[in-house]
Amino acid sequence: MAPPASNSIHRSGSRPQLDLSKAAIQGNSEERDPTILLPNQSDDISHLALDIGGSLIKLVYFSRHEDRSSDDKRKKTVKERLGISNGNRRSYPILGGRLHFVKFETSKLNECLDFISSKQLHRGGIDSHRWNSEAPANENAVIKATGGGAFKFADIFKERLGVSIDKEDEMDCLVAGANFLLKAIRHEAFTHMEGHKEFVQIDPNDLFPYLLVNIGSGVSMIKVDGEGKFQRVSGTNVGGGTYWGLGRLLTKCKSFDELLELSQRGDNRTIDMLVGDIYGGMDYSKIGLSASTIASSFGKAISDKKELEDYRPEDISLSLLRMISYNIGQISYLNALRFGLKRIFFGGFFIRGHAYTMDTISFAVQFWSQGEAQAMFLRHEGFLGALGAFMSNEKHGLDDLMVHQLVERFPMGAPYTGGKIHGPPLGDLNEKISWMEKFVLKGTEITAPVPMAPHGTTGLGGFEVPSSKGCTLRSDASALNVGVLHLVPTLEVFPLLADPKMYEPNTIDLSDHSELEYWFTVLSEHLPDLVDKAVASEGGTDDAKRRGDAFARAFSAHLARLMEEPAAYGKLGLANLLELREECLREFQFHDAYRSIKQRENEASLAVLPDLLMELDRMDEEARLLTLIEGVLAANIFDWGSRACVDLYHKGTIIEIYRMSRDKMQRPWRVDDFDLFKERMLGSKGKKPRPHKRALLFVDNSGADVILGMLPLARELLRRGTEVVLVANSLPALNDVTAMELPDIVAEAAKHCDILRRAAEAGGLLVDAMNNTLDGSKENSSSVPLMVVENGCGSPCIDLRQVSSELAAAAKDADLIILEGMGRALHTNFNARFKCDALKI
Ligand SMILES: CC(C)(COP(=O)(O)O)[C@@H](O)C(=O)NCCC(=O)O
Ligand SMILES: [Mn+2]
Repeated sequence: MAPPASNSIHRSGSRPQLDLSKAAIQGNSEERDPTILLPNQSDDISHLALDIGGSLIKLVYFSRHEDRSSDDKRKKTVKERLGISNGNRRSYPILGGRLHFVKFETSKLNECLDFISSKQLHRGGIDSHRWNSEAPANENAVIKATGGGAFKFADIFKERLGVSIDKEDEMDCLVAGANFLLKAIRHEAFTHMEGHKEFVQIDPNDLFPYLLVNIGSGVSMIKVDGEGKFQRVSGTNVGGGTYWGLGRLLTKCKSFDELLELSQRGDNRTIDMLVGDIYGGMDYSKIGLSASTIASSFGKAISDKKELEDYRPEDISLSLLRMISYNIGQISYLNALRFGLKRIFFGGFFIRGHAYTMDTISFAVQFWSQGEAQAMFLRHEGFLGALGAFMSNEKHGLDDLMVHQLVERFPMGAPYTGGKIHGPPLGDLNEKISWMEKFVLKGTEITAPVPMAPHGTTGLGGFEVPSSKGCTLRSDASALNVGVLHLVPTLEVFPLLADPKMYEPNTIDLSDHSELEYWFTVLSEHLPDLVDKAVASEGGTDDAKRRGDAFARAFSAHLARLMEEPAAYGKLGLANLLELREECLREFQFHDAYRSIKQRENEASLAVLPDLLMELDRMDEEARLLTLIEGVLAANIFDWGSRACVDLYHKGTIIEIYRMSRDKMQRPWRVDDFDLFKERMLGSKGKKPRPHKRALLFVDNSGADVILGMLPLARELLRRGTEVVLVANSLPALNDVTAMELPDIVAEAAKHCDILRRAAEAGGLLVDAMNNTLDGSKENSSSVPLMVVENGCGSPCIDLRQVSSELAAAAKDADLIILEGMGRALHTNFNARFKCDALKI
């Protein structure tokens, strides 16, 4: 199931390889992602790189995935069945890990050194902070670094950390970083016009050529033609350093961010000379200039008899910002024109996710090119150089990764500590919770939004004053747009998607503010109950309560942030929002909030299963098929994510509610293709159709849903000679059943049903769960197999662009897909098209 080569990122032929000789698994080889010891691998695998610029130090570092030990023996059997060899895992889990992005002010180099030291990032070697924390620093440890500071501060790094700096060319790094981001991160680039941010889908095969404008202290303009193929075609000395330097002299601001924040409340018309000032308040429409167009930046300062003190610092800051941003936009456009380039990507920490800066640059490009060229910005704007320096060490194989192997997550620790660090980094969960608790006092700060008010243009090349909401720009705005990048080499694109390029998992458009508001309310209202469940799942201890509070605070902060700026974490879909909640629970070590509810409902449902199966067996084929589908719909009502459903649970026992719901089903349903399905299954006019070879059943909730709904449907398919693969979550999400839990459930169900028993046996599911009652050898079985695979995610929804390699392998021979539940079949995938038959229930 190799992903299409077209998406692949160039791999250098001379790429050094890891020395795998004498590699040994540490601990239990049955573990999910066992740690691999590489005794012969030298300790120089860089997992830290720096870009030390004039004003900021940008740091990119890699940490290995934590061990997620499990005794999931199901995987071994399923792998054999589906023909997944271990070779398929390639270098995983060596490569699997996380990329973190952090920045410091260059003037606070000591803080950066403390951070590196406390996280032991300088010791070199994979996973050094776990194996090696007591070991002395490697004498020959080397850190990749770029930027002027790599030369300037090399001695300090040697002195303080005992490491040498391996200097990488700055332009090489910028280009490598930009290429990587544009190819590997789905929603990296966006346009920003008049306060409106829109993500641009870049086709990795149609990326070049483009103009990269990196606005640091100075500005570089680089024409990029390919991987490692570029030319610095221009630049300007009027850049971020100019804004900060002049701004500091003129306003006495203490930091760049303070200066930027001042501009929010500024009015440049008091300093800039506008066309209207020259033309008596009129537009100069003949040449397309409106009265509000700046004719001369700071032009009013010459004719007035005012001194510096007579100008408001806010106005000075805005005037400077506009002058510099326009100038950069204009020179960029001229260079794009010079080389016939249509796309200009702007990066560098001058931008800092600042809406007005981006609008001004976009406006300049749009105005001068008359809409021919497009200004785009990058979410990781400031980290291009550091990322490129990281990539220059090819040993980690990062340049090989593809879009679907990267998952960006936004843990609380990352945006806030990563954005602005004072003091040591957060070491453990306890420190993180304490840190969260501090925000009880500073609650407004954690939710304070970045002003994104739209700015109006006059339509004639003018540009109104930014309309600030009056609140302050958070100083860590840009850092909040950058999460932690999880590298998961085992993820694959689901091979049965009809058109992966056109696939959009999200059905609902959350850029519609009323939709976002609806979901914000649903999630906020559900929060107290979820916290109760989560705390109870951890024994209701004081520690669990403290974690529960921290989780609620963290998730509320995410919600507030996203309400203010829905695109803050990239393009926002409902799937991301629901997954964010689960990730946030896991961050505070709530691994399965619904554990006891799931167990209780499983037991109750298994108790009534035999009667239900008998009832179904008494029906003729046609009635049974309809009852089975109605049964899936009825059983899916046991959904702890929906208040209306939870309210229903007080109205009777599981089987009563199931029967009541099933009896209420009145066809035609709102979307009703049952007749088509029936014809495909049973045939028409006496013609018996060929059964499907293999069905993938994407199951949803525990309890009644899977046991009374999906298992009877699976049994029907098995009876017809169709292999069945139950596809379940890799990690818990609400009351969803996981792939780990399914074998035991199936084993219990199989005690009451020969069809399930034989199929589970044939699929290797009963080897562990029932080894007392059955011999478990597949050779003894004459049945088609029932198998279980994990889907690769831990969310109520599923994005089929990123699924487990197990599922991708199972899909190879599948010709029927059944997606069940609101999350998987409605909120996501409702519009998904597949290469084979598909049923969405
Ligand atoms: C979170 C869920 C998607 C889970 O549903 P499922 O996939 O289990 O059917 C669903 O519970 C949901 O959409 N809940 C909130 C919507 C509502 O209460 O209307
Ligand atoms: Mn569910």
